[in-house]
Amino acid sequence: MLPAYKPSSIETQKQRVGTPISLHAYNPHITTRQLPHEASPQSTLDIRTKEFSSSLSQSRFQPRQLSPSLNKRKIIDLTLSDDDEIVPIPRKKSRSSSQSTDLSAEPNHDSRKNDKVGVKQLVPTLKSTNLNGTVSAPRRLHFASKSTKVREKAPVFRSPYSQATSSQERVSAVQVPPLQPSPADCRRVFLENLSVLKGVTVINTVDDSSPPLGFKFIKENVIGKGVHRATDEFMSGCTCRKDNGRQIGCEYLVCECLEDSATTKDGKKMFPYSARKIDSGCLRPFYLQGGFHVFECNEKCNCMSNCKNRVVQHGRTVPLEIFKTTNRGWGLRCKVDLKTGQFIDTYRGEVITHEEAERRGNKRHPDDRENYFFNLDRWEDESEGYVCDGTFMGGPTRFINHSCDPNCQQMTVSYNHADINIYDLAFFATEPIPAGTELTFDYSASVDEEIDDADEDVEQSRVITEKKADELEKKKGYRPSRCLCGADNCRGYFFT
Ligand SMILES: C[S@@+](CC[C@H](N)C(=O)[O-])C[C@H]1O[C@@H](n2cnc3c(N)ncnc32)[C@H](O)[C@@H]1O
Repeated sequence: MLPAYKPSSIETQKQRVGTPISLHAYNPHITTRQLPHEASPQSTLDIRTKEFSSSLSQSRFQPRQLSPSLNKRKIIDLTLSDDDEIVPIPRKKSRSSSQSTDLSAEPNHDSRKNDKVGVKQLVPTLKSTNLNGTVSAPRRLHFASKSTKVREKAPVFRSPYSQATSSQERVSAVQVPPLQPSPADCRRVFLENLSVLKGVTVINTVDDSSPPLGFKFIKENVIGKGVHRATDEFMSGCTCRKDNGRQIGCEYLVCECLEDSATTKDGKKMFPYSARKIDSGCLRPFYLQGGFHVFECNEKCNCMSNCKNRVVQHGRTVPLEIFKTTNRGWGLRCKVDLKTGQFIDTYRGEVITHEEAERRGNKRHPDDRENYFFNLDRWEDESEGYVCDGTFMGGPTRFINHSCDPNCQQMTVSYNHADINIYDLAFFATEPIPAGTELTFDYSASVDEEIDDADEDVEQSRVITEKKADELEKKKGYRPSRCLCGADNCRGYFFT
């Protein structure tokens, strides 16, 4: 059944945006507060696809740390004599952690030489799994490189006698480490995946890890099973004059697209975007401060595509950079200065039903605290709206971290007014942001229920102490995440 268009007045607008769903809603088993990227700063990979792991085991990729003789000899004799002393093979030093890695740059000559075996075999396999949208496994699997935990757990042991050259003296290996792509392989695959987006780069000046490979970059939302879209016939547009020869556009007319938008105290409809030269296209403070839903003009409108009421639908125009933070995994920043109210980018993902979100939530690993679900419940109760899941498919905004003193805000924006439940989640700057500053928003802005549940003191101050987090964990079975935003007004914890 097609969804009926529901006219709504400002009174019916929920004063919240589609901020992240608390993961505990879908996974009541979460009890730990591990931050996966921080848990093992050395761990280089974060790969979530089963296909990837199984295709890796099929490939004959041999980790480089194995000796050439082990590479050649598929059968390893494990005989040890009583005199044999078992010692671990000394591990090669990993690259200096202070070394900067520009992930867009080609690897240097040496590393290319080293990666030869892995790259040739891995890239085609990854293309046919990760990059074709068949990413399916929500569990994060850790494939460690030579300097990581798994390697430590599964070392290759060698008898000191095996150093001798005689073939009678045996090479002894008790365990072969799991197969693993190198950081350079991951970088290459990640960049290939990222190349579908224009104007987004990635850089790591902290260590030599690459961003997770277990998701696909997409430009538009992917509509999931059971999600209904309004067809074209339900779409309507404004009748504003096409001829804006005298620079008269929707911003100066009573544009019908604003019919359901917020009104000022004296009942006026406010145009969402500034038409002034100085901050043209920036969201006006009325919307930004009020968190009101934005109704843009659309293709059914009589106005032109350069109408001042079309901003988010044109997509990202500023260059963004995914970068490694020192303590919160990956983050996002803009390479140019941003003005207050400037549109940055939309949150992209799969639009799924609540049943599907619940199913996915239940399948998650209990330790997995990363949450990429956003409720699309601006107009409906949580049970009726949809969910935007950026776990397996998404855009660069999935890397925006939480801050208790954020510089961005997420707004809800529609241009197909008939599709009231499917709208964009758009990020705007709430203050002038100098180029290179990390972009952040407040994850807890819409999870007041959880904060309320925590305690009355928390409700007032919104600060969660360690003790309160413990209480909340006991009472509710989930624990908020420890916040590392570093803001003076940091609340201590945030909800994911
Ligand atoms: C939507 S992801 C943001 C991108 C993430 N940093 C990454 O590398 O993919 C949310 C996760 O980032 C981390 N994170 C974000 N903000 C944080 C903060 N203020 N303090 C600690 N961890 C944070 C947490 O692990 C959280 O679950």
